[in-house]
Amino acid sequence: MLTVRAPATSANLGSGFDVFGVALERPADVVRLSRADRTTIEVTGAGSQFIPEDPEKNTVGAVADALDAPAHIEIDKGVRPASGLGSSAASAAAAAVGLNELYDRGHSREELVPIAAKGEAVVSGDAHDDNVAPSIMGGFTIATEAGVRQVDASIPLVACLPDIVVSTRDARRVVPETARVEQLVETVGNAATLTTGMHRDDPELVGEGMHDTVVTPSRAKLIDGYEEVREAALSAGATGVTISGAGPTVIAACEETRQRAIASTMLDTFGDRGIDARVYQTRIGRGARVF
Ligand SMILES: Nc1ncnc2c1ncn2[C@@H]1O[C@H](COP(=O)(O)OP(=O)(O)O)[C@@H](O)[C@H]1O
Ligand SMILES: N[C@@H](CCOP(=O)(O)O)C(=O)O
Repeated sequence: MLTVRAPATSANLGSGFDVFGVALERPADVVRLSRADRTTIEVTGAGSQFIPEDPEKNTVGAVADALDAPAHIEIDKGVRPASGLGSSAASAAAAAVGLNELYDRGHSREELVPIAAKGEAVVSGDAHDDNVAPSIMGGFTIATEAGVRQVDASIPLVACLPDIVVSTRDARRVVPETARVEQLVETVGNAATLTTGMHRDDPELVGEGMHDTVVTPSRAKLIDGYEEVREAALSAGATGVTISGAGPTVIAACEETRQRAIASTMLDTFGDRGIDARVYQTRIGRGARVF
């Protein structure tokens, strides 16, 4: 038997829709795997009542199939599903890393990314890599057709998850089909600024580069209180605020000294609208670990 801890992730970071992602130090899924003749799945933990144990419907089932590695897989969810924190991807990443080792398949971490992404296709209809890449490789990742580039960044973050459900599938339906050239120019500038900030471990540049006028405004309408929470976090010292993944988590970049104040104002602002929320004071961390 083998145990893998795979971190939650935050995809997009505003200007990097379907490309950027970061691994979070916490929360994480813990997955236990043992060889078997056929794949069976047990799920416990956060939101487990909403997660199918049928291998055809759970992200880890698709990964076991892709690696031709049947197993009994126990998933302890630290990441609630439909959170915008790469919940389905964390399990898929853990399964890819664990089964690769359990069956001695010899794939590199980068080679495991498209394999784990097959799990994502099961739930969102799209095999996007931007959550599985950081969950497997850690740090800040840039996932494109050419492969994954990775930077070992360590930026403090606050992730506030309101008690609202936004499924990735629904949030993909509101993404605009076109953008103006001015928006393209602005997005390139912001994405480049953010990438420079990751290389320098500079929360100011990362926050500035999180600005996005293409995808975020349409998705913000799905999150009650988003604008107020964003404003409150910026007033408390956040260097940038955006939607984490497809939402509803709202994520802020900041200096470490501002984390506590930002966390508290984000919670209070959702609370003022009668919305319960939980908050993670976290930072960019490492990828899946085998125990
Ligand atoms: N191992 C898994 N962990 C979490 N969710 C899963 C898993 N397998 C399938 N799902 C399904 O995926 C959906 C959540 O995925 P998604 O909307 O991408 O969440 P998130 O935004 O947190 O990544 C839910 O419908 C859930 O039932
Ligand atoms: N690029 C995807 C990322 C979805 O992330 P999730 O954590 O919400 O599953 C998107 O924005 O649709």
